Amino acid sequence: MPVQLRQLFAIMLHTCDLSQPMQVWEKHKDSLCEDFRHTAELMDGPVFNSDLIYNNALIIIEDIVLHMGGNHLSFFGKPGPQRQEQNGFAQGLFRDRNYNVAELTELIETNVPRLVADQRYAFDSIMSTVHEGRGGIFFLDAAGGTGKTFILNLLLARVRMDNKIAMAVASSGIAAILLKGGRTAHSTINLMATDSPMCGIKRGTDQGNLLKETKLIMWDKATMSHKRALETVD
Ligand SMILES: Nc1ncnc2c1ncn2[C@@H]1O[C@H](COP(=O)(O)OP(=O)(O)OP(=O)(O)O)[C@@H](O)[C@H]1O
Repeated sequence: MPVQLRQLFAIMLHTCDLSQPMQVWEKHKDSLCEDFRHTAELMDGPVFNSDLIYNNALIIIEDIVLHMGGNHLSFFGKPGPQRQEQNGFAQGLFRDRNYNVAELTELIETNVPRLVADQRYAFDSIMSTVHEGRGGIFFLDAAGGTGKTFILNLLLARVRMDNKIAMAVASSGIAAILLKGGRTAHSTINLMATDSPMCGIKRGTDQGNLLKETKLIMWDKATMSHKRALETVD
């Protein structure tokens, strides 16, 4: 529920032109951070740092707004969240693991049995490669409307259910919103000019470390991208 509340608040910030957005935050911040507080209580007991929790929630909310093409939170009349460069890797992990495992489990239990034979074959082949850490590249192609995005979202959910990182990217913003937690390939992988098979992510940086932690990169509508972009990821 807090995950959805944060998404709702971010959508309201971006689209509803709230007259006093930070009053909404102040009034509801505990509900918006309920899951973080629960985790902090488990880790640190009753004495935990509320400011850190609020800050982490604001970072996630700001990321959602930015992802939708909106402004930093400072635009809404409040000092933005503190982002510590050295903590970027942890923040990235925090965001990419910010999923409700119970919901993901339910999604998997409900929908995997519904897969038809070809879908099941694709799902099982990809998941066994991920589980065994064998590495590989799969190209999933089928006629329009036959359930490709359906499988992609189940694969993402199955990896995230184990608290592992599955990166969902798409060649266009519209395609990205059909994937759970999807972002554009261009911004996520920091692709450079099309004639160069290079990305702007450097070894040892937060983004680089995050990429190393990633178990699955899902790229929807990959064939819409330049071949150099695909070579970059390879
Ligand atoms: N095994 C399934 N059981 C139930 N519903 C399914 C199944 N496979 C696909 N669907 C449903 O069929 C519809 C079309 O699926 P989806 O959008 O995944 O197709 P697609 O191949 O990605 O389409 P496109 O090529 O247009 O992007 C969706 O509503 C999806 O939920």
